[in-house]
Amino acid sequence: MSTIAAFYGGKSILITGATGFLGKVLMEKLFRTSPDLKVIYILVRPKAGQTLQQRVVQILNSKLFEKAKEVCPNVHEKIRAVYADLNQNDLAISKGDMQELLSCTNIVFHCAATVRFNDHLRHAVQLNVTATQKLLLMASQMPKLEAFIHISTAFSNCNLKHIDEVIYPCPVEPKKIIDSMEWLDDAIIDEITPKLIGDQPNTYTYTKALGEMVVQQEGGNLNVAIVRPSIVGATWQEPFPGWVDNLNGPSGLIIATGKGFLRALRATPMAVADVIPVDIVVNLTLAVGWYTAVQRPKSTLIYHCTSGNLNPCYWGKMGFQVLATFEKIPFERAFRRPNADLTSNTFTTQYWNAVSHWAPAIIYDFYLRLTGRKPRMTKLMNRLLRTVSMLEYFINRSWEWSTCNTEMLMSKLSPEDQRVFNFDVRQLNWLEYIENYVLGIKKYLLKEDMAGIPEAKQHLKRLRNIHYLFNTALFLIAWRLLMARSQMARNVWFFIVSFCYKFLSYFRAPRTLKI
Ligand SMILES: CCCCCCCCCCCCCCCCCCCCCCCCCCCCCC(=O)SCCNC(=O)CCNC(=O)[C@H](O)C(C)(C)COP(=O)(O)OP(=O)(O)OC[C@H]1O[C@@H](n2cnc3c(N)ncnc32)[C@H](O)[C@@H]1OP(=O)(O)O
Ligand SMILES: NC(=O)C1=CN([C@@H]2O[C@H](COP(=O)(O)OP(=O)(O)OC[C@H]3O[C@@H](n4cnc5c(N)ncnc54)[C@H](OP(=O)(O)O)[C@@H]3O)[C@@H](O)[C@H]2O)C=CC1
Repeated sequence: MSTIAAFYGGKSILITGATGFLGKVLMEKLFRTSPDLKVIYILVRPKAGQTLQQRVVQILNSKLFEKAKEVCPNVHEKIRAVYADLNQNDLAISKGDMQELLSCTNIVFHCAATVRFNDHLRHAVQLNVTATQKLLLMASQMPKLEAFIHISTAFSNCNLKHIDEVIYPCPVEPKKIIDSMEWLDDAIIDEITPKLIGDQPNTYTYTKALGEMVVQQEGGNLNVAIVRPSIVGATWQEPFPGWVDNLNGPSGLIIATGKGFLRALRATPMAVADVIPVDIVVNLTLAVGWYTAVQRPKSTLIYHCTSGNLNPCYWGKMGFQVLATFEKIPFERAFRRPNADLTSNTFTTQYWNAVSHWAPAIIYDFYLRLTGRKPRMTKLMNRLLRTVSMLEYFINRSWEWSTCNTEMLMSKLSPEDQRVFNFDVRQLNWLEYIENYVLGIKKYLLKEDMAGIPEAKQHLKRLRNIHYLFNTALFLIAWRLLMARSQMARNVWFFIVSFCYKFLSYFRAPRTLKI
């Protein structure tokens, strides 16, 4: 029997961000490995016209939870959705709910965050810093609390090249930032944002760093630990390979490439692609929860959940494998054939943007206009290139993360726990993982049927023929124009034609002689 799984038995667990990518996989694993847990409280807000209950039902009815429901048939009863909005000052939790949470909770997993790079600083501070502070305050009033696990990001200090499992101080105290957000208006915040974030690339990484400082300063008497995952990708093994349900990290760009919209990317092929499967992050998080509660380390331990130093994959290799997978498993109704170049400087990026992105988009929109339809491709391209520019920072650099605490924790696990809560990234085969990732995007994100693969391949063949036809026509038109204007071009043309004629005659002559 797994010690970690047994530890969660009979426990009341509070999860924030349970409706997110990581939160769902965390809940699933808990139900599957510790079906005798007492209750999972999840802080949820209504969204997109759905009530809390409707959101929970939708999550539990998804394919992700099929195995968990076999092991724990009464998951509906063990999950308790609590109305909360972490953007509100009091988190919008009712008094009754608050009392229950305070008196019953044993473990907190704080996953909720805004992960948008371009979020307004006020909103990012509210969610990634202030809400963390409020949750720590709540946690300090929980008499049964055994551990508080905060999910941060390995990129919270991405202004450094080598990152240790420590909390680095921020130039401005989080408390000052929180206070100033209350009285500064949006325009002033916009103006000072670049100065505040300094050498951080965006408000996300900046506020996640502030969030860690808050944990350090205000989690003093609690049993706290921080998990820092790098770029979280689709599941590796559990509950099944390739599960993914949002566009974050590489997923959105893999779709854009597979559908033929993204044909060039400013990326460094030899930069480390520090992707980490979501099930590895979840296994480490649950092991950290157990270790923090049982061993009660004297200080706040930080655990890096990264792949680069133990089993590195590079963006060039990843891109290559993604493209190779599209040969076998193409996406349906592609705009162009998937094929992309990694470019390394601004000039070539501008060139490929003009030739491979804007020109086809403008031509296609022209065609849509001609056929009486609404043009949409240039708008889509604009959005895609804006997204790509936001992600470029992360695909043109490498970082080194030390993983001493994570390795120490692995050594403390029994062989059974190492199997059930496997977070050893050295065992991951990247080629297989990337293939399953692309397949997972097709099935679970794009919801495309595998039966459509022959038709998708046929469509790509048609696109290839159109591409050849288009290039030949373009060449002939350009040549014709050139011939009309230049004696030199005419001379070259006649030379080539007469050369070809002689070449053919040479081969025809012996055959004629034989006859
Ligand atoms: C040796 C040589 C070999 C050569 C080999 C040659 C082969 C070459 C082949 C190359 C091909 C390559 C194939 C692809 C390979 C993969 C490459 C992947 C690179 C991936 C880089 C990922 C880097 C991530 C780094 C993360 C580091 C930090 C870790 C974290 O903690 S972050 C958590 C994750 N966060 C994110 O991923 C970002 C979240 N999103 C945002 O920040 C924003 O949404 C935004 C992307 C900035 C866009 O914001 P906007 O305000 O402009 O708009 P909005 O949010 O409303 O969305 C607009 C529409 O865009 C869609 N969308 C949202 N997110 C993404 C996304 N990540 N990708 C794509 N599209 C996205 C969104 O859905 C909206 O669409 P709509 O609903 O239709 O309007
Ligand atoms: N994805 C990645 O690549 C990485 C993620 N991380 C960290 O992992 C954690 C989880 O990320 P991930 O699951 O990918 O993110 P998601 O965007 O998928 O999920 C975010 C979660 O936070 C919740 N949330 C956001 N705003 C509020 C609010 N105002 N009130 C209540 N809940 C709210 C969301 O709820 P709702 O569904 O209602 O929007 C959702 O459940 C984050 O802390 C992130 O920083 C770290 C490294 C990489």
